[in-house]
Amino acid sequence: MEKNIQLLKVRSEIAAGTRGARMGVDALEVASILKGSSLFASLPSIEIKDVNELLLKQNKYPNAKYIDGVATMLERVSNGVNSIFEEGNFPVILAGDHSTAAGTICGIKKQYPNKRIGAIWIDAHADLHTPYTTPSGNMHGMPLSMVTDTNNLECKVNSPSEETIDHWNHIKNIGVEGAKMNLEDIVFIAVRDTESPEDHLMKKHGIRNFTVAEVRELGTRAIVDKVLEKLTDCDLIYVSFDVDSMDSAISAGTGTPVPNGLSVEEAREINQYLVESPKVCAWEMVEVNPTLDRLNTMAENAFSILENTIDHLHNSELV
Ligand SMILES: NC(=[NH2+])NCCC[C@H](N)C(=O)O
Repeated sequence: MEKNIQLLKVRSEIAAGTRGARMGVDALEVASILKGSSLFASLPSIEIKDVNELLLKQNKYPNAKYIDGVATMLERVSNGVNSIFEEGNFPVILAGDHSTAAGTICGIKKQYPNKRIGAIWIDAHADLHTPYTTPSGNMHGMPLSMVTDTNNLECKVNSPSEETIDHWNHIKNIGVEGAKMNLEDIVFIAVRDTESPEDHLMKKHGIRNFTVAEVRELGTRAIVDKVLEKLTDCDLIYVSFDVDSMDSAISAGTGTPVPNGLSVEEAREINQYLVESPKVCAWEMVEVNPTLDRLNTMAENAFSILENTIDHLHNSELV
């Protein structure tokens, strides 16, 4: 049966440390137009209203910047994803900073409260910080803690304000109350820039990271088989593709680029093989930032991956 894909466009950038990720969706659309593709015209889409105007004001929460706005965005994204499921469609989310991926997971859990959800996080970063451990205060480094009800107090280095903690606790109850998934049901691909509080959680919960070296040694097909094998006990799988999983030499067009990443071809194949799994229930691409780029290179590469992923989603079976 064919999947009815619906796009969710999220132009939020309040949780990134650099400005410009709000334009990622537009940069992808520009890449599409220049390529002569009809992808954006052919798929129905919903736009989530952003709160980027908060950036014009002073941030009040040093350990969780603009956390009040992040909570608003997560509610909106959760409801948006949920409404796509309600219509019987498959959500493909195009977002700015990676924090809103927590909202996606909240929306999945709201729709499927009794299903066990796994997440495949293709990223240079583990995004497992909390207001208690973050080195930057940037909340795009925290989505996986938001959805797993993690504080990681064992590694506490910051003392967030009471108001920050109130917002943090509120965020953890969006969609449904408490954890949407287990830390054990996360699998990383290409993570290579972590801090020690994140390493601690990965070790404690046995979170597997398939490194770029392993991708090269075993090949993309074998890696995808191993990733899916790790999540055999999960009923549904969400794939989150941060473009900074790709090598920083490919383009400067993302907020936190890291060397020694995936090639465009490797990223394309990994996403293609992943979405062929019938358990995959949502796919997301984040962190394209054309203001840091030259000649829209990142968006052009990212668009080629988006196009290919959507082609293969159309061909895969529904659960
Ligand atoms: N989604 C991202 N680009 N995350 C980058 C996080 C970087 C760093 N670990 C931090 O917390 O500040």
